[in-house]
Amino acid sequence: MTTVGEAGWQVLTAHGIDTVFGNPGSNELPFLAAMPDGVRYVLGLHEGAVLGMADGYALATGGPALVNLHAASGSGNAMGALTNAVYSHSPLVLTAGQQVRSTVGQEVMLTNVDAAALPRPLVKYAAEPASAQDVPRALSQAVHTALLDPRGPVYLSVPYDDWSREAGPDTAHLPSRRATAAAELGEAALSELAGALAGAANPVLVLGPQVDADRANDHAVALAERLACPVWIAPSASRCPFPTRHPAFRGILPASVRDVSDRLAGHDVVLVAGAPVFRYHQWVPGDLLPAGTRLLHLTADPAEAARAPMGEAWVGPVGPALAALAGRVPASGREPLPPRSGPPAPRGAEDHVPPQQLFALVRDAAPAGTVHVCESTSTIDDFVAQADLTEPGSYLFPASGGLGFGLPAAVGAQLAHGEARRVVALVGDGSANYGITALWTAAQYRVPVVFVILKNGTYGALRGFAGLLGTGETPGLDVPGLDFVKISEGYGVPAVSVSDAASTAAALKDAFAADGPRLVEVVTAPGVA
Ligand SMILES: Cc1ncc(Cn2c(C)c(CCOP(=O)(O)OP(=O)(O)O)sc2=O)c(N)n1
Ligand SMILES: [Ca+2]
Repeated sequence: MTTVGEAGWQVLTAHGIDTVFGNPGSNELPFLAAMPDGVRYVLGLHEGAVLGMADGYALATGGPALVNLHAASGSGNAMGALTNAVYSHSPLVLTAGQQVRSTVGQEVMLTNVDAAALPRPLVKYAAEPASAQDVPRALSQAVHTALLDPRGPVYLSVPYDDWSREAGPDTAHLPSRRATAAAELGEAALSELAGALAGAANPVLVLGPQVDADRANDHAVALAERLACPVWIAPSASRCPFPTRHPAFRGILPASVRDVSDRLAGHDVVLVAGAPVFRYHQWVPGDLLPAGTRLLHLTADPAEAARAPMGEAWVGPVGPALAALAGRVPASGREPLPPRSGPPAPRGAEDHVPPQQLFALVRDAAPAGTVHVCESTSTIDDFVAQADLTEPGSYLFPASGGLGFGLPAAVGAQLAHGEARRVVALVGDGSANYGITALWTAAQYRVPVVFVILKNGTYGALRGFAGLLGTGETPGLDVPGLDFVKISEGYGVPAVSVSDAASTAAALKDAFAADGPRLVEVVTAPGVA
């Protein structure tokens, strides 16, 4: 007899799933008992960290990541991290244990009441199959839904007595099922886009995370060089789709209506590829576009195309479209953009390491191809000013700004990259607390992440917003007295605290040379104990 558990796992492993990120309760034990040899279980101590690790893993591999959570309480703890995964289009397959099928209506202890409603709208698909025999097919639907554009997280709640039931005879069809979407935009769309770009007097590219997720960075470079045009990263960047030292690179667009329009002024054609139009953040009203500017929007997500407040949108795979356009658009005849000067020389200080100096030290200490998982919300522009990112997948940031992403996602990304690429987490002393338990997983599984905590003793980004909003000194802006060395060592990760450039450089050198995780707490503001 084939059980539902055996059939379900056959579906999951047929899609290349070999790792489960989880935190179990009694409802999950029968699913885990059916887990076949060769599948690795990675335990996180809090479901927010579990989800963040799975997100980092999926963003790094591009493939699906399997998550197993405990009923409603576990799923609820993961929801904050889901706000990022849904906007980063992470193909996460969340499974949650449900109480015994016949007792759910009574709402016995550990019942996940109305389970399919719980994670919405943060998932593409959520269900609790109507019978045990439908569980393998529902798992197949979940995986295909997560992987089909626009990719995204899905959620399946399964009563724990289902797994031992006999699977139906039709489950044998499921492991070999494939679902393939259209490979690229149609001829008419590509011709219209190529014509508009070729006819532009002063085009500009605005690139989003989907370009990096599609590993299409080189195609974006080829198109920018054909057009001899500047390139911006779309506001609220969660990935880096373009080399940061390239002559065309201009930085991340500021995340307000007025500032975006100011940066696009003078350009007659704007191609936005692989990003929503736009992920504004600060409310600074202005014209959505400068007068006379035509915005062309290329996205894999119909919802992004439909909800944009301006421009003309085309829906299709972003990477292949950029490759096709780079091959179609003729050389513009404009002078190539001149090489940019190197990063600014960062200022130093006696009793702390200012952020740009720290980022320069990290750049100089990190091996080629290092992945930077960032979550220090007041220092993003400082990082970009100093960074030298060239390869796809080199930068990850929480796609909805939901904090608690940085430390866990760094662990997940390092698990994905293995020895091929090192991962450094650059996380603020505020953000670190939301996903702090990931340090335990890094220690237990010897995941060699370099964790750098930027200690300024405050919620720096909120202080910035207080200035913008004129709210003055509100409560809840400072986070004094945190000792990340003691916290880190309490979770099993060796740590050191530094407050000058020389000690920081030495600590980073040691950390990147270590064969296990290391944490470096860096004092980045004056007067911080
Ligand atoms: C889960 C969660 N809680 C609270 C916030 C609000 N928040 C908070 C609390 C920020 C401050 C983060 O401080 P930090 O120390 O990590 O970094 P900076 O000091 O560089 O801003 S930025 C921000 O949007 C959030 N985005 N996500
Ligand atoms: Ca801070």
